[in-house]
Amino acid sequence: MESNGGQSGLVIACGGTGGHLFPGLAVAEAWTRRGGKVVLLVSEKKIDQEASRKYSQYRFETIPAAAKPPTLSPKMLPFLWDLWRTIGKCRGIVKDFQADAVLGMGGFTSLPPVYAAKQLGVPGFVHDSNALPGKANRLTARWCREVFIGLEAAREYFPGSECVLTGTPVREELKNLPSRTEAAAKLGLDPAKPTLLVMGGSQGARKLNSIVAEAAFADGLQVLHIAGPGDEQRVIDQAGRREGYKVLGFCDDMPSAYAVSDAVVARAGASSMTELAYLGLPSILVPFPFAADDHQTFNAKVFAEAGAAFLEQESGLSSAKLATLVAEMLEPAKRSSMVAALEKLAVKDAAERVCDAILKTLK
Ligand SMILES: CC(=O)N[C@H]1[C@@H](OP(=O)(O)OP(=O)(O)OC[C@H]2O[C@@H](n3ccc(=O)[nH]c3=O)[C@H](O)[C@@H]2O)O[C@H](CO)[C@@H](O)[C@@H]1O
Repeated sequence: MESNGGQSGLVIACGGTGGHLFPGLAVAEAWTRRGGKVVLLVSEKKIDQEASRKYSQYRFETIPAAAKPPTLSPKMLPFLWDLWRTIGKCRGIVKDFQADAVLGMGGFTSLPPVYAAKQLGVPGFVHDSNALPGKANRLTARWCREVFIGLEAAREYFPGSECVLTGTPVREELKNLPSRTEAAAKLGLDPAKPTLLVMGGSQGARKLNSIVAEAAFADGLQVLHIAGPGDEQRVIDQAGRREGYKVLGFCDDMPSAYAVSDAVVARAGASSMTELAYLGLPSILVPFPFAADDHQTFNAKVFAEAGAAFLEQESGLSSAKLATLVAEMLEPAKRSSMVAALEKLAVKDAAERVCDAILKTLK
């Protein structure tokens, strides 16, 4: 095996949500740039299947992805049976691909492949992008050579593991944004106007959508509102087809969305936040209230305490308060202090750090 990764095979388990998928794709880009080969394990979900068509240069395999039911639930037995069969399927993939390493990007889709790797004696790794790591990753970590973390705050949750701070990988297309004019033309917006991007994570955000759609923003502010699949028409109706208010369902052109924006209202999903840091976009972070163990609040606190974002809980947020905070975030002095704080939080070479750390242990 070559020290730069040439021809080494990496299995990357990254299905389930955008927050696992996109950093996994970013690692695939970095690994193949070094001459290595990858297999991406994803779920049956639409977002994963669409990615497998868009990134058709990579080999994708679909594996079942069921979240763990409560321990005493009658669903537990079928869950364990499916998990066992999925581990068997993953063992087949890892063997057939002659993988040199297996990397899980988090969630329950990571557990079976990393466990299969352990059974086969292939080095396993897991990446966690959150400040408060998920249960699946904490369990999976015990079978890994090293645990990669996106934020320093996560380290304490992996007491028995070798932890490496890598940051969370950002996909290549976000590193080369189109010009503001080009992006605005694609999205039907005016490049000369200040623009607020609203995004509810890859899974949308009904209540947050309503708070934004009813806000009376300062004159001249444009809004690009990604409402999430399923909520697009409702938000269009609610925002009243205002001029300069553009609503999308899912956005498959995030580079243009970011290129035209000056500030953001977002959920506190780790990948979105990583991208905001990478691109220097100040934000109001509104954690998804039903996220496991309220982990999005932990994520948002890291940025809020650094002065890189405002943290607002959805329950206490009104449309009037949101409009005031957006105006504050766009004031030049506030904006530049937030941008400076974001710069300190950004890890620009996260995908490279992940590849380096894996290769180091393979030597
Ligand atoms: C509800 C929930 O529990 N979400 C979790 C999920 O991520 P979830 O996918 O909800 O959110 P993230 O912010 O991590 O990722 C969203 C990703 O989707 C992309 N995007 C978003 C909207 C869109 O229209 N188009 C598009 O491409 C964003 O650019 C970003 O890359 O896993 C993350 C990583 O463990 C967690 O931090 C999140 O808290």
